[in-house]
Amino acid sequence: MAMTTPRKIQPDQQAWFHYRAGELHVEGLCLTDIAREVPTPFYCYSAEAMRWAYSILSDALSPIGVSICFAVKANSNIAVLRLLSELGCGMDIVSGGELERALAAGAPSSRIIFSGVGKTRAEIAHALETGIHQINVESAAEIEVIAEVARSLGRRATIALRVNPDVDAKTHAKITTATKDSKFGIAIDDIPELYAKAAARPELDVQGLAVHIGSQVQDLSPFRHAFASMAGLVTALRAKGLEVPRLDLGGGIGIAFGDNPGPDIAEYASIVAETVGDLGCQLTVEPGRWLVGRAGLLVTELLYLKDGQDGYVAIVDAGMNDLMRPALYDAKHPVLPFHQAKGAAASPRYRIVGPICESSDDFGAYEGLGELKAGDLLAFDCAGAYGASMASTYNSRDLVAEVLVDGDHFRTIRRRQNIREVLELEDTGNWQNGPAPAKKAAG
Ligand SMILES: Cc1ncc(COP(=O)(O)O)c(C=O)c1O
Ligand SMILES: N[C@@H](CCCC[NH3+])C(=O)O
Repeated sequence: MAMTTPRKIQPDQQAWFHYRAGELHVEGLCLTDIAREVPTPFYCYSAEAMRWAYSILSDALSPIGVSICFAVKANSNIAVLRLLSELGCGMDIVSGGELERALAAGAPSSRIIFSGVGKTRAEIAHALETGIHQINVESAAEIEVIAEVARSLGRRATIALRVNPDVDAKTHAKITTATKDSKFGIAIDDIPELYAKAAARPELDVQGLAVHIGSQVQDLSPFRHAFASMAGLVTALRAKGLEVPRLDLGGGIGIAFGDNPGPDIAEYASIVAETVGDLGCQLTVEPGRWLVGRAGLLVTELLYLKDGQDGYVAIVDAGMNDLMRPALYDAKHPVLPFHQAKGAAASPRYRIVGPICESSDDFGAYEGLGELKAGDLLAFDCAGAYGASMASTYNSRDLVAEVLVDGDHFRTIRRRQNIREVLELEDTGNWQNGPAPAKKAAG
């Protein structure tokens, strides 16, 4: 298993996660003090880290006229959405549930883009009634359904066609979304005919194209290839007399992770400017991880230590149900001990695992954490994106809580969902004598 020493906190992160007198702090608060009030495991976010990420991206992209829509799936907590919306982000959603969240956070519907391969008729209808900015369409069949729903509502649907440009994002296979075999988007060669057909339909207002090549993209060259293909396509469509006023470039910008320094945002902005900057299109990007990934820690307590094959096994109270990324994508989240490790180089090796009854509930092997003992607190870093939003109650565990720190204040922005609330959803009747009399479905 690959090894990581605890990552040195990046210079740009020192403002929010830092050690003061040897104790891990989030902005102005000592994390130990928060953990005294909030039982582990919980996610802890820094508002300032999100503001910092937004300002870096917006400073690079706004001079070239690119607007930013946050990919809600990365972190769908309403307080986080509200913070980003107030900074100026629109929202990129993939379900009716995310639409509800974006609206609850006060995001204007005119700044909401609806992506995703499997939108239902009900979701499409709700999005149209709400008056969202555009629906990114992922198949010829979906075009038909959107047109039907729009006609039945007496509305016109504003759409963009999501293109599959057949570009390998050079990231983990499970978060690669634009190679030929991917389920996402419409093959680039099929776009001209479909675009022309859709543009001729009275129920549809075809505004442009969208692309999203994958997530946690570190090497920027796939973006250059994909955006250059989009530029070629825009030119080809216009040559046929079709209008293409909007271009959505998707998300995917990676973050510094472990030893990887992460892509350079100035270079990303240059690629956008060089490839699609002269088309006269309204440009949008849909970052998720970039805006919130570094802003979150998953805080956990060490429950038990036991001897392992190569060092100790450290069993913590956070599991794969709280942070799925290691089990799903082999992701290795750096670990920050609450007390700064002294003489870290000589400290033992720990394989950190969760309590779930799955062998894949394993966060990886770590060195440099100092001497750990039961009761110690640890934080998995870079857990602000696709952490809480992908958490589940597997093994009938409580759904993880979330806390937001801003300066020297913190707030629980999602309390833990307990087992009683989960059990209330279930029919606890005795089925031995046949099903209970039918009740009206509650949805
Ligand atoms: C259509 C779309 N847009 C945006 C994103 C956000 O991606 P990321 O969090 O990597 O920026 C995703 C997720 O990969 C996506 O599927
Ligand atoms: N869930 C993935 C990112 C993919 C997002 C969906 N397109 C992750 O945690 O890395």
